Amino acid sequence: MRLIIRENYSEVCMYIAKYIKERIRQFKPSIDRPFVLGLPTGSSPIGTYKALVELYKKGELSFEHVVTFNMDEYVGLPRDHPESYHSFMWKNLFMHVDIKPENVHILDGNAEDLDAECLRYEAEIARVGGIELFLGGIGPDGHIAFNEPGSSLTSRTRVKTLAYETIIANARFFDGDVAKVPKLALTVGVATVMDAREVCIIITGAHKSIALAKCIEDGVNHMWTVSAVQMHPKGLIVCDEDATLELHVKTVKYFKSIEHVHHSLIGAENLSLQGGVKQLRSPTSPTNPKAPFE
Ligand SMILES: N[C@@H]1[C@@H](O)[C@H](O)[C@@H](COP(=O)(O)O)O[C@@H]1O
Repeated sequence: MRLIIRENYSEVCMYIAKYIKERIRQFKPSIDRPFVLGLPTGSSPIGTYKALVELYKKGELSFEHVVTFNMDEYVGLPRDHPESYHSFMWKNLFMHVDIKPENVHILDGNAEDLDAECLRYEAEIARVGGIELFLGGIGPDGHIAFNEPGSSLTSRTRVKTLAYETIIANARFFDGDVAKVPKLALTVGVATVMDAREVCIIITGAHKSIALAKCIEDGVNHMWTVSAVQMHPKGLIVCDEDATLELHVKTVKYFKSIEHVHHSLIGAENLSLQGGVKQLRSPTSPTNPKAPFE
């Protein structure tokens, strides 16, 4: 696993957007072999989506052969409700780029048979050959998608009851009124995310610093579902300085030193583009000279 630390939110967003761009470019997607991208909602990815739109407008990135799967959707919220994840995705990303509507997949929280909808979603992911890169955010309690604390780390797409903390956190999108927040959601499972060939998690802000520490410094634990990323062969966390508040100084220095070695090996100009794409053979770090990393 890699941890990339950037000064602030906007640098995090720029790093991730360039990373996604580079991964799509290297993949050379085509109509027969599209790039399959998993995507989150929430405030965390908004800056990344803005940066992706900018890259698209500059002609540096195309979504023509990109297929997307979103992580989750509220149950019972009309699709065109301003706070539905359908609305969010079209408003913040899809309507600004050249993605084909038929390549966009978002769970239908109004399906007559919600369980069947979840099975269909998993089958659709399998049909396109699995997800290449899953981008995710987390809640302050370390949940990924809507896999609330205590969710099975082997979970797949299903109906979930939201934790009270999540309902309170998301009330900001519903006039601050907890009663208006849907209490159920459809969500991909932890295992659905971890099945992706690469997972990239955005963690920003001091309110997520405990979750980041749990994710990185403690063991894999279903009470902090994002910690499952420790088991992923290609996991990448990109955070800002504020999110590192609860990490040991030694941990921060360790990960920065890894990036420093990486930097010196691949050259400054390629750092943000190739990080995580090219694996280092045997980087060592001043804080842990033995440690080959990833
Ligand atoms: N289901 C979403 C998650 O996918 C998201 O990561 C989380 C954090 O949102 P934010 O990025 O706004 O903190 O919100 C919701 O719970």
